Amino acid sequence: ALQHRLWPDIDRLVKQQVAMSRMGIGDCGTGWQLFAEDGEMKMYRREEEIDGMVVDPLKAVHIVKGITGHEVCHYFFNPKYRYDWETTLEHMTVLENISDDTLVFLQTHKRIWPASQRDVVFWSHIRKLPNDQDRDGPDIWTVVNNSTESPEHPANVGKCVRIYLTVCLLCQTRVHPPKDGAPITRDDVSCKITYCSVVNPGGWAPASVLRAVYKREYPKFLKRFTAYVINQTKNKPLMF
Ligand SMILES: CCCc1ccc(-c2ccc(S(=O)(=O)CCO)cc2)cc1[C@H]1C[C@H]1c1ccccn1
Repeated sequence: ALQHRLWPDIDRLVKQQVAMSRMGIGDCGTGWQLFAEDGEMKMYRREEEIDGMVVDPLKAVHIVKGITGHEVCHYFFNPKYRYDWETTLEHMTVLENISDDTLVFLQTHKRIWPASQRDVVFWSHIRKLPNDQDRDGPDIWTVVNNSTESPEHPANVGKCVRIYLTVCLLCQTRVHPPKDGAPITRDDVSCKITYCSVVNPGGWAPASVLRAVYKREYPKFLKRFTAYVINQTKNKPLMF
């Protein structure tokens, strides 16, 4: 297929992010600090600052029963559902429909007092990957979001401070086949979700405020998003 202008960047970053996501917490060496836990959900962060700005990398691992990786990525990628689950979103625009698996978004997020309001421009790409660990296992699905430039929406022109982010959602479906060879139902599937994000807040914001916001918002976001997918899919046929 004809390659679009972002394809080389996207292909390189997707491969890099998937490799990193698949590394367990242990592999990344020390430095990961467990900061939130709720049932099967575990959230880790590393405290890192660039030019005095908090850019704490975040890695969350969650195992959710009754949904598949394709379903999780479908509801995360598709803009028509975003206002339903993204609580900090104030406005979202699709700037470009590059292909059916690649979009460019402009989002403004609700202001977090006393920091100024933020916006972000990013490409978003959804991809199915072969499950190279378990050949006849279900495919792995991923969505990678990465900041990009938009000549029509230059950074820091209006009231919003432009943030820069890289996000990777990686989903591995697990099927526990029923003994009696019955057809697979939602009770027989679960999804292991790895969510990695690095958000550069763009302009100065108090480290204590940002860390408090991340500590509050990230667990809320992942719990709310996964509950949304469970609710949206419960009466629908499984999407593998
Ligand atoms: C100063 C930074 C403000 C701020 C800007 C942006 C974001 C943010 C943007 C995008 C994505 S996503 O995973 O690509 C899903 C698509 O929306 C996640 C987070 C988060 C925060 C902060 C508000 C906090 C937050 C943290 C976690 C989840 C949601 N919001």
